[in-house]
Amino acid sequence: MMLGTARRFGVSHALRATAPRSISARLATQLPKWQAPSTLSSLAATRSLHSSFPRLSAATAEATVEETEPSKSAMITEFSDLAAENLIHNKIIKNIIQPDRMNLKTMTEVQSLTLNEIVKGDDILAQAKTGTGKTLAFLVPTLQNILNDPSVDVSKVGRRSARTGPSEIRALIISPTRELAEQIAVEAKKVAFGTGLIVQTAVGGTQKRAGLAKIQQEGCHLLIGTPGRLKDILSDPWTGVSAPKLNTLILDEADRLLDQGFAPDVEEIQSLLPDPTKLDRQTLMFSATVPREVMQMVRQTLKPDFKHVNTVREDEVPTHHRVPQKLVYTRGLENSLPALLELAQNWQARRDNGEDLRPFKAIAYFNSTAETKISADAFNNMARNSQFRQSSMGNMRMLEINSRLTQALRTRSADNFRKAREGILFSSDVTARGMDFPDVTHVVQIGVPRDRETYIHRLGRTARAGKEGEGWLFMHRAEQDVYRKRLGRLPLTLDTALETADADLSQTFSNDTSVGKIVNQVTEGLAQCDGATKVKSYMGQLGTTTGNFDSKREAIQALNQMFTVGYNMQTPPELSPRLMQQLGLNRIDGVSMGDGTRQRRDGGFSRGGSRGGFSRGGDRGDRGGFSRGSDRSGFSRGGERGERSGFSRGGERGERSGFSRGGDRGGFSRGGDRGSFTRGGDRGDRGDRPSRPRRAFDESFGNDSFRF
Ligand SMILES: Nc1ncnc2c1ncn2[C@@H]1O[C@H](COP(=O)(O)OP(=O)(O)OP(=O)(O)O)[C@@H](O)[C@H]1O
Repeated sequence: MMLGTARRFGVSHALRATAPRSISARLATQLPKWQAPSTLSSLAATRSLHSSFPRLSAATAEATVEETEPSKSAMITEFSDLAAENLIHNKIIKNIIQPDRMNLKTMTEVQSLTLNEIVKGDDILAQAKTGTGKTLAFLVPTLQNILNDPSVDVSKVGRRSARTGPSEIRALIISPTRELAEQIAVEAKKVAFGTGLIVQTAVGGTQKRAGLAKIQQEGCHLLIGTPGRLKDILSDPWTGVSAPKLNTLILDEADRLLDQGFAPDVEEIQSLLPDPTKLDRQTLMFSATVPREVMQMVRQTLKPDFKHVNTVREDEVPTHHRVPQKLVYTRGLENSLPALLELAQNWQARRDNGEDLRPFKAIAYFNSTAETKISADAFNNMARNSQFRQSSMGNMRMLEINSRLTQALRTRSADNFRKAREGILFSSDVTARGMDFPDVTHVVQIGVPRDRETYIHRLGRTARAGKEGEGWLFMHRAEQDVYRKRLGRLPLTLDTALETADADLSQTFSNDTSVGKIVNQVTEGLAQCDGATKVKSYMGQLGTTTGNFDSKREAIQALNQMFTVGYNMQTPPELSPRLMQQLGLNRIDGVSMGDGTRQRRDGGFSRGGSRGGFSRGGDRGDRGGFSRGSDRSGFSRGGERGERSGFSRGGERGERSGFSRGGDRGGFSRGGDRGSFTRGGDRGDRGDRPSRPRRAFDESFGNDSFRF
């Protein structure tokens, strides 16, 4: 019997390995090379929190902090040594280390510090920086624990006569987003290859029946899913999928799953699992961020003696020191896209000049889905231009991902971006957590994100597994207050090198200057976007912008300017009286009240040739430039759509869905300054069964809140 088996399914504590108290010095020499030096010092602060609070305790005081006495596996840093220690099955180790398989050698800090504890069966809260291998940290010991379970018969696998049933689930992993659940499953299948263990997924947006049939036919030991779909299938007796033998529950991105958006679903899933007083259950929580607000929920969910493995020192910023983080002020909201293009072009130009840089591969994060879409559309339009194609930007893929795309399109975008050598992924917070896209060189956040955690997780899409990366935040000066409140202590430095960020875009630009070229390209790209997309983008940004800006008047002015100057439209959309009231815009200059009839009547309020869009750029005037874009967009179309899915509806429904946006703590806000409705931006798994008010709200404003 393997040591692990004895630990979890028998004499666990007698075999507990011990280690010298001063671990930092020893570990320092054995740390994986790719870990940042900062983690060396953080080891000294690795702690074990033994909460004295009983389960379901409402107490909020801090748990006692003790020096960690890492157990034997904490001393092991090479995966291959786990076999010698008889901790992990040979097949699993081979899958991890073989060059033709995962090809990994050295364990990361979080992997090495949690492995033995998990094999022993302890409850764990593990906090480690983004991209430091948390997925394998919970997968490897969890799969090992299933193998250790004497009641699991892997020899049944594949034999028709004695199939593993759908009720053989031993471990359940909950992920806040579909893409992340799928990604974890891919990793789990790699680790479990050849062991006989069966890994299945249950994620929203996919065909429920097909997924169920697969689980029923093939059986399942480890199920990975999103909250809504898991709740659906576990609560429906007709699915035949249950988990009466479940031993392990894992919450990946735990803080997200425990916040108000997801917590009810997660609680309900737990209520569908075996009673933990009758069947012992281990619960594992992993995340790069564990804000104080969720600690109470953590304590309520984990056993009182849970271990807190924290590789991020308390006085340390939980972002990687090797990621330069730059702050760029934009003159107007309309300057962000030119600044993004300039950033990409500058980088590619440096590569052309022989600098040893990886190809530009960026994720641009937006606070609203509609903005994601218009930006992706504009860049795709640009990328079709022959000049662009022949430039150093020519091979870039321009991809979009947000919850309003079908799951098939989302998956395709994610796959394409994974494979892309260079490109930009225009993303909502669907990809902000956990997604492991290789070789992302830049993360660009447009507008101050809704909270610090979101900033950290988005930034964490770059500089993963020891690689380099850069973080950029483009923000309007009027967001300064909210920036200070949410991100004030993060190490961003001001960067003024991007000329287009500060250019006055109401001017006409000649293509003779580099700024002019960039601005004209973006203008051309936007000109080809249809009017409905522009209105939706305006509406989608209303909530966050009025919430983020120091004053609502400034926010409306900035949005109107973006609409007229950036999108070359004539008059900003009308807002319904109710929406105005909800946003606190009643006495604000520049807001036009109405029901959208003007948009419908005018059949599109493009400013047409007045500013000239790309015809102004000169090289494409022959195509009719802007006017063509405008005609095509048929603002009548925009008007209709606006009416159907835009603001008027938003105005009606917003109030029902926590759109007390104007206030600081509207709706699902978690904290003082976080009240924006984009709060649930990476909310997963609602797509298949949305609650009506939330969905209506979301559709109205083009946000990813509460969707997936
Ligand atoms: N021991 C290791 N050595 C080298 N690379 C590793 C190791 N473990 C994991 N990785 C790789 O590091 C990358 C990041 O891992 P993972 O996605 O698990 O990070 P994470 O800590 O979960 O990040 P996030 O907080 O963003 O979810 C992956 O590409 C993974 O394959």
